[in-house]
Amino acid sequence: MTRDLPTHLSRADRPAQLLVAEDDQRLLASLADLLRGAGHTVTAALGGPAACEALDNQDFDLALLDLHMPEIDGYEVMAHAQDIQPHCGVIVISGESTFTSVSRALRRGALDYVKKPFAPDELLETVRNVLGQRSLIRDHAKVQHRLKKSEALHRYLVNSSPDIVFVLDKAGRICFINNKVNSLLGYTPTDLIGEHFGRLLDEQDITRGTYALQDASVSADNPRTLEVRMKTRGSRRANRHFEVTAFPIDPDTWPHTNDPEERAIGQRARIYGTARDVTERKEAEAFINFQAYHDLLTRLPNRALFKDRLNLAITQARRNSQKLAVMFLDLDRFKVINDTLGHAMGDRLLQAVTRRLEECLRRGDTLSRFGGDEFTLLLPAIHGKEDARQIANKLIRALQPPFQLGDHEVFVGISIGIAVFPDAGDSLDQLIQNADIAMYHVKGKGKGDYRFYSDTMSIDTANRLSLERDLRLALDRDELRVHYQPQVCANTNRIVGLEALVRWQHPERGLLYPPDFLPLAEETKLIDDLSERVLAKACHQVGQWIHDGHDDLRLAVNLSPIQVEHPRFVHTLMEQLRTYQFPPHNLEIEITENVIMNDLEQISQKLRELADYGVRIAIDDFGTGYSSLNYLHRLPIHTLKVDQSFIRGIRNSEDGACIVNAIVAMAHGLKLEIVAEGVETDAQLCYLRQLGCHQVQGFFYGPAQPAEFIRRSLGRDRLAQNVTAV
Ligand SMILES: Nc1nc2c(ncn2[C@@H]2O[C@@H]3COP(=O)(O)O[C@H]4[C@@H](O)[C@H](n5cnc6c(=O)[nH]c(N)nc65)O[C@@H]4COP(=O)(O)O[C@H]3[C@H]2O)c(=O)[nH]1
Repeated sequence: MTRDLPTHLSRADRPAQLLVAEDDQRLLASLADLLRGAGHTVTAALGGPAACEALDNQDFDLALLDLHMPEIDGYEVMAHAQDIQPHCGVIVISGESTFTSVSRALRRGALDYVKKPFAPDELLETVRNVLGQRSLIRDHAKVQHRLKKSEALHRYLVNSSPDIVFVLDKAGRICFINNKVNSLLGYTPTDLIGEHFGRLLDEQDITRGTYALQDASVSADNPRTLEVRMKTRGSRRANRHFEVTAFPIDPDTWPHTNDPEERAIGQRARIYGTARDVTERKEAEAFINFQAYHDLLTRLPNRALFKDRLNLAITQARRNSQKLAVMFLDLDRFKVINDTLGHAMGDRLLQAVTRRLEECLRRGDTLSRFGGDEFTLLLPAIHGKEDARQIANKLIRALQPPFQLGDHEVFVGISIGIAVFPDAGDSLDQLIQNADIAMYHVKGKGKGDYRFYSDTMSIDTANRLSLERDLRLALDRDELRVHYQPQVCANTNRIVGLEALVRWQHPERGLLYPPDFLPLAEETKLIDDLSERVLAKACHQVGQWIHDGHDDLRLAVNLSPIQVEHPRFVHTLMEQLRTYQFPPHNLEIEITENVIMNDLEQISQKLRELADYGVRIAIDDFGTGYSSLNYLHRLPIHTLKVDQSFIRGIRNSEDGACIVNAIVAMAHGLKLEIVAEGVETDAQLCYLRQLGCHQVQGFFYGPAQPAEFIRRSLGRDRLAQNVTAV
């Protein structure tokens, strides 16, 4: 069995271990003495068997063997020594000096040969030479061993490095690349050796990447660090991101090597580099970035990104003297759908709405989710209002078809406020705020429409805030008043109905009218409270007059779209009537066409319920909203209120009068009652009378007045013309 080399390698600086084998007892003793005298440690073996035994048990640096020994001769011992201790050198000593025996011994591995009789000095000299030679061989083996270990270690380190390690030549071709390129990009190193580094780069990074890694641009003072995308083999996986660091190589310092291939690399090598895979970090950064600037549900830009883009667009529009439009979009009825069908459905609806809206836009437009069911839209570089108007119409139309949410078919409309730069504001905040104000004016008027911002809509922000605070207080302090405008039968001049119109007795600003505070009440959701108070006061007041004998007196109340859309609208209204013991058939609710058209299904069901209780339904501002006359005979409608603008038309133009003719004729055909609003002149009254429109309301008979005033008027049997007293 061969003994291990390492023990042998560790024999530095100790006396050499010698084995002397000789079958002549005397000669053996004198040889041993001679060698010991020279400082060696000697084991004397008398004959071949003893020598083999010694070799089995002990390590030797050198064996001096007599060739001719009985039983086991020197050749056999030498063979055994080579078997078991190949590092142990052998010198043969023999009386034979023929060429054959010398060459045989040397061929079998003997390092030298000493002929008997020998001179002691000659023997010691030979031993010294052989030991010196052995020591050199040992040292060399040691160095080789260390080199091998170190090479293996470095190869292991390079190949198991988490980074791609590469060496490029002057022209940017790959001279070396480690195995990591396989697990990260799918190439084997042999695929790439000799290829230009640019082959690995993503098309978008080739110019930048190759420029940065050009031989001349990388120096010891200027190592390169850059981020590039690299292609994966085939197109199965997405390209990955790497942080590349490159250093120059001085070919003179390339390690000396006997391997011609490695030497050739050393001569060509100019750049050494590592490429660290930073894909995950990049993806995380991209996600965080996306999250910071987008709404995750709809994947639209969020408020921050919208503002950023708007800022840029304003700068550009200012520089090029162009216009731009900001739209504030608010979904109608979203809250009701969300509350009724749940948030998951609400989310799906928002996503579906987003898709439809996006289909209406150009590439440069920015649609963003501003929060909840609010969106903002930036239309940069428009020619004028007409462009914005077209888009607004397109958006409204896009949302008209129903949305299918699971088993539910839902309708959702949109109210749009538009602010055009620079007329409606020349700063980001102004434009957004004014578009918002314009949007609330749409909401106040029945939704599902668009409006451009105009200065008359604006109540400056501070003013708005204080007004909002005051409005909350007004509810607590009972500052709301209800005035009543008579609805008069033009034939008899008798009051047949009273329209309740809210007023606000503001402690400092005096008497405020609905346009001054109703949009704000809608915006701040105070409208529910406000309407409840108005209805309560009106039911209480008019209820008393009814009980006092005006049995047929009709109370007309305006309802805000928000109220009507509330799922418990019918229940709440009927509760109130019961509380004030107000007869339902004396109540007429006024709603606009837009409210109906926004959600025909839902609203018609509610109106039918109310009609079943006896409540009357009037369409306010008839003719000014969506005119899908279809709904008229499908819904339990009792009264059409002809809008004031048409009544004014009687005086101004024939067209206006024509519309009134048509409305009145249609109402007669459908057996609906008709009330003309805004009658101010005798001429208008005469015209309406002649048409057969007998119920009128307007300044001709007087504006809305406080209850006390109306009570006195009711007291008279017939109302004198023009009750605009006091
Ligand atoms: N130029 C002119 N105007 C006339 C004439 N006759 C009446 N008016 C005015 O026209 C409006 C008629 O009410 P509306 O169309 O329902 O329009 C109402 C209604 O939509 C809303 N509103 C009023 N009170 C309430 C309320 O209690 N609740 C709700 N939700 N809305 C209300 O505010 C709107 C405005 O109300 P008001 O400012 O009181 O204005 C009233 C009334 O004062 C006339 O001969 N000439």
